[in-house]
Amino acid sequence: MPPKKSRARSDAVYKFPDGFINLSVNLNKSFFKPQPETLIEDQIVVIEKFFASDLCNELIRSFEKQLTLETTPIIKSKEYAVRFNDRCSLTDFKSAEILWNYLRSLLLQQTEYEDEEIDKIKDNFSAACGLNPQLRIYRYRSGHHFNPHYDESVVCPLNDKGTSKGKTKWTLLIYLTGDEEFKGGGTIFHSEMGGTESLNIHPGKGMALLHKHGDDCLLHEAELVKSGVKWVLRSDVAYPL
Ligand SMILES: O=C(O)CCC(=O)C(=O)O
Ligand SMILES: [Fe+2]
Repeated sequence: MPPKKSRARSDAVYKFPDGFINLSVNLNKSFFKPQPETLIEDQIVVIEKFFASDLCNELIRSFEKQLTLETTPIIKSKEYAVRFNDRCSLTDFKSAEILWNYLRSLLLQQTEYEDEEIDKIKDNFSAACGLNPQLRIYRYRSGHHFNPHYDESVVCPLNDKGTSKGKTKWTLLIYLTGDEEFKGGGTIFHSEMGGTESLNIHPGKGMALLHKHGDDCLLHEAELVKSGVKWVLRSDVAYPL
């Protein structure tokens, strides 16, 4: 039987650049430690400059060189959010672990002073056990968007032997472009009260955003990109079953 044709998957071949593999090593050598900040308590946490600009550019170059991104069609169905962008999915346990170790050390970092906000973030993430190894790469070009939707919680394997599993509770988005690199393209969170208030987050380059998903997910969308290119690396934070 011929091998199954995979859709925009490049599991075996893609190799993350050294700057990514050495994230934690480089953090230990650096004076600069990116700081988590709460935008909505128990719902949205951001970390500015989570990835340095050079790493973002290195990642984008390597994605462009090594991956085939598939343009998703607009799905006109009640079941699916209407999404239109270029995407690719990789299952990579080792890279998910590298990214988790780095993210975890920033979320749970020691502070010299007492801070309720930081303590709340620690409460939310101290029990987490890893990242979903399904890493998704999105490229939104001009006209691309992702209509309002909720992200689901899923059960995912945490090692390649399948002996450890986790349940995802937070979405992780890392914006590899930001600031002036694209117009439009904010991640918009809508108020649950049915009100008109919404929060439009235009990311800084390299920013990470965590938002709670599953039953507690806020309705959110990716605003249409008007110009430039928005690149995102996505995973999910998993907890013991
Ligand atoms: O690209 C964005 O700004 C949002 C992406 C998103 O909502 C998702 O991956 O579920
Ligand atoms: Fe989403």
